[in-house]
Amino acid sequence: MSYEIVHTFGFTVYFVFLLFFLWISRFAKTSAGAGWWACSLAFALCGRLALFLMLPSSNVHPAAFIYAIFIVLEKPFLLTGLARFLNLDLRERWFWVAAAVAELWVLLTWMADATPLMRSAGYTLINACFLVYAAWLAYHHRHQIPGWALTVTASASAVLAVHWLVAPYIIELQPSWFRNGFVLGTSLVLIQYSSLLAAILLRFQKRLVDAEAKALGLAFLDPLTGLKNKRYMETLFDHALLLATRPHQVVAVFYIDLDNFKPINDNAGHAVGDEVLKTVASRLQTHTRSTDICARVGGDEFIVIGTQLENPDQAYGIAKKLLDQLTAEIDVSGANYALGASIGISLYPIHGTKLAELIDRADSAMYQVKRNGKSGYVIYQAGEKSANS
Ligand SMILES: Nc1nc2c(ncn2[C@@H]2O[C@H](COP(=O)(O)OP(=O)(O)OP(=O)(O)O)[C@@H](O)[C@H]2O)c(=O)[nH]1
Repeated sequence: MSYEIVHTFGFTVYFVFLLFFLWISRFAKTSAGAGWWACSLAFALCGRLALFLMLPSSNVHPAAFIYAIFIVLEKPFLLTGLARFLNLDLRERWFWVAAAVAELWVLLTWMADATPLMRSAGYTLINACFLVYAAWLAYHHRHQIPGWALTVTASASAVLAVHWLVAPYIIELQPSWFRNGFVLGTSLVLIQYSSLLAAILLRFQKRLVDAEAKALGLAFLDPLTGLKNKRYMETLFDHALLLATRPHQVVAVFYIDLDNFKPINDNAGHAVGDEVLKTVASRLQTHTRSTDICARVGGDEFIVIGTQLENPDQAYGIAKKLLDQLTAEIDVSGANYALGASIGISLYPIHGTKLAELIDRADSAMYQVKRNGKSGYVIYQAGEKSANS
């Protein structure tokens, strides 16, 4: 590829990347590093433009001087961006001190009319150190999302560091290599910034996916136990009815209120109470079918909806199984806790066709169990009154 094409392609892509980084820097929480990388790209762009515009009309020294001034400024911005992106607490002031030393070198060797090798040796060494450090940082933190992009950044930075170190000597020995070196350098810088852009976009994507999962969890699940919440249970119930289409098929609603849960909270503390509730939830889920619905509807109140039952008697079997599970001792940090459970049952379509109606009747049956001395189960009988009525 010709030198001019690489130049034109190079600074066009630099410019597009610069706009991307500037745009990303406007997104709160995802922008870490993006604004700094937009600045580093702006300096790299200016350096390359200076070389491209000045080389044909002036001799190589003024063009190389302006190029060096800009390209030295690129690196501290690049490193600061990386530190911010990786959320590292670094002594960033040393980046600027090193950059100031490199700029001083460029200025003094220019004023002293030093040889080209002497002029470049100082600042290319500092640039190479910057790049080795960037490579180490990116590689060391490659376990962060997104790992592969950081590994590519680390590799491109390491190869660029070698490029900066050896290029002045190769050019000294073989001046015609200047153009090849420029093409190689441009390609490596493009790989470096592409991987940084990929890193920032992949992290942005992860944030969106995580936020969506969290929002869905909050909307549909009980945060403590991970069971369905009441709203989600209602949606799933409509779906369960669609499946209960065979003749004689019933759907059972079990209203479960734990017995003697308050003393656990009062004596062992709220945290232990929470663990007990989580164990209850896990036992309910483990001992019901995957098509059944388990929801937490109050502090120590749960609803299980048994779907696709062949006959009402099956509901007794399920209630017994659940009661056995809930009355088995619960171990929290080596201490055992005993609970009871009062379970009221209502059946679709015998006791109602709407969920609210079925819950109300199961609740009445549950209070019947409480009134009869707790820890048991009973199916709703017409005429029973709920505790609220
Ligand atoms: N640890 C914990 N406790 C909760 C939570 N939500 C509600 N509670 C407590 O659960 C208890 C429920 O009260 P009750 O139903 O009267 O307790 P109980 O001892 O089971 O009473 P009976 O049903 O009459 O046997 C209250 O003390 C609430 O403070 C929670 O998320 N975590």
